[in-house]
Amino acid sequence: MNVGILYSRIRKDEKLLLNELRERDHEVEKIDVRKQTFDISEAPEAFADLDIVVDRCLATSRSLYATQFFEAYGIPVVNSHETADICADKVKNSLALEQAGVPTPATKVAFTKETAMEAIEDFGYPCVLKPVVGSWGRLMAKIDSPDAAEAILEHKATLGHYEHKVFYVQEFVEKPGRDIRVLATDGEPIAGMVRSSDHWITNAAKGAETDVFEPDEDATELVKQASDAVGGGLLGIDLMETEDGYTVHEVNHTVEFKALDGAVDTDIAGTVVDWLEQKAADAAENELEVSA
Ligand SMILES: Nc1ncnc2c1ncn2[C@@H]1O[C@H](COP(=O)(O)OP(=O)(O)OP(=O)(O)O)[C@@H](O)[C@H]1O
Repeated sequence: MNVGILYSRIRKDEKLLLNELRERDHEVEKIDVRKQTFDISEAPEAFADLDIVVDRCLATSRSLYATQFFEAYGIPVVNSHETADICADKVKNSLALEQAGVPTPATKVAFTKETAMEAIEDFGYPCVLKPVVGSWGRLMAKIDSPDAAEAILEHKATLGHYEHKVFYVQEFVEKPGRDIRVLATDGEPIAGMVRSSDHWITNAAKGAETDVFEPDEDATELVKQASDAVGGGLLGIDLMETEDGYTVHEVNHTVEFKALDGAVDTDIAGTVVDWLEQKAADAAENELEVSA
């Protein structure tokens, strides 16, 4: 197959994918979004022979637009624009999980300092304030007191980018010093890891220790439901353990898997490429049916 890799920087994750694709003799077109223009009426000639495109853009805005263009050109793209759109925004992510009946932390959204303060007081202390767009645990705040809440809200309202004027407030989940990341393709777990840290933010980007996590029946079922809730794709589903079972706090698109690759024995790139081959074959079959 002929695979387009949409990127702005080749990280270890993309290298793993590229190596696997080339080892299987697939043709790979590396598409640097920074060097590309996208015409609203027709696809650039360079895209003509692509069977499938994998979106690995680092910047969310590029991901969101580029996936839309490929869909408009009729070229299959993973993840889909719908999935990227939901996963890129914590509000949409939480709404999708809640609507699908997936257990997810209680969350409120407010648009002013005053109403955000009301939401915080409703949850009580501690609670969590997160930017609606962002990853790697950046700019997240655990709020321990009304004074801290007031200071953070003031800073965000005064100094923040407009995205920080949407206040995303969440209950603090008393997890056992760790959270869980499961990598899955269309809800099928490939591998999982627990990420442990003394810090309340336990994701790997903050330097947490990682260990293998074998999804049990409950986790496997929730991963499937959470994936379906956002439209499926190659996803990183994040769960926390609570006294009442798992809660899914987020589903990530353009997911990084290098930390996972080091933590488990599974051939991650191989499994992802198996899935891509299947996706490309399904898309080709659909196209044949439509043109028949
Ligand atoms: N409501 C919460 N209660 C307790 N801990 C939380 C809560 N939300 C997040 N955390 C902790 O903070 C970490 C980062 O949270 P979250 O995934 O929402 O942020 P992120 O910036 O999107 O990170 P990533 O890029 O890894 O997905 C989680 O892995 C978890 O350890």
